[in-house]
Amino acid sequence: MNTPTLSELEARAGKAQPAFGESAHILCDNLVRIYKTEGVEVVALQGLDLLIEEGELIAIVGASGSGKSTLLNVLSGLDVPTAGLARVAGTDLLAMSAKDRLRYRREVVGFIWQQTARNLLPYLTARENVELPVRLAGVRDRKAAAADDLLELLGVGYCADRRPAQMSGGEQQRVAIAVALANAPQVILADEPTGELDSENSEQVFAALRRANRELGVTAVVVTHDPLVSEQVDRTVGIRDGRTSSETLRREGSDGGIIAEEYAVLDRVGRLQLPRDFTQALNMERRVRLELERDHIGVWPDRPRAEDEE
Ligand SMILES: Nc1ncnc2c1ncn2[C@@H]1O[C@H](COP(=O)(O)OP(=O)(O)OP(=O)(O)O)[C@@H](O)[C@H]1O
Repeated sequence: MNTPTLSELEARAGKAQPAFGESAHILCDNLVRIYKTEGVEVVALQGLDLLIEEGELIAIVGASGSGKSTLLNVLSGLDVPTAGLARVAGTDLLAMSAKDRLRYRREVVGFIWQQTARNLLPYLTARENVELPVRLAGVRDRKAAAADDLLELLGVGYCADRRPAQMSGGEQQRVAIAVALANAPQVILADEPTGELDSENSEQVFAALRRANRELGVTAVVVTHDPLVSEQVDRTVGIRDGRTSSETLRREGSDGGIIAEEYAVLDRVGRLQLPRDFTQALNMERRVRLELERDHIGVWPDRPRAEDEE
């Protein structure tokens, strides 16, 4: 093996290394959010890493209290993380002035809440609700989608003249997606958008989100408990204890069926969380033995080598 010369090493060190997630549309790097209430600290995000590419549609799943809503609140600019890096469409979320934050929330991201009533103003029609964010932004030269076109795209064109009380929950959520898209955002964030709906309405709302993602190219992040939703996205990110713990990728197999594969997440410094049912099944505690093979790494319980070879 040739030992590199000093000048070769210098040249290598001088070459710019791509930064972590440089090309990602959404980047969370070691994100921490600590809440302090009455002297008690709750660590809602404990060093969360997440990369999302432009145009992706992903689901975020996790047990109650795992940090999903905290993450979405940070990405939507409603909340400021305690430490780490969060960047969405080139905007650094930890370094925004109040004015930047307002612009970010109006123009870069769109948001859909679980509670149907929170998304729409009750005294306005669907069309007026969709037109409102465009008026509030007051930007005339930027391309804002026409309200009727958006309602049509999401399958609720027939609701344009109805007020929220004259629509079903599913119709209201589809109008809410149109409101979120009105200022042509780069990213839409939805927190349990089908949480209050029956399965038929959920399906229609999710189909509308998918249509917005495919046809408008908007990046979409959906927090959900709904197995129907998480089974229909290309990637599901699992969050446990304020960290990303697993990813499920779905692709079409050669027979046309959908193949779902679950992966553990390897963080930037090479840490990996083994699923608890795996470690319990093999009585793995405290330390494990690793062996590098040609195309994989073996992980064994901590026992003397001779015992394995008997
Ligand atoms: N404003 C707050 N003040 C104090 N603690 C909070 C606050 N918001 C969230 N937490 C705590 O942070 C942790 C993560 O909460 P978060 O709402 O992000 O979880 P979640 O995964 O969205 O849960 P759910 O599925 O029940 O909505 C929880 O322990 C929660 O009690």
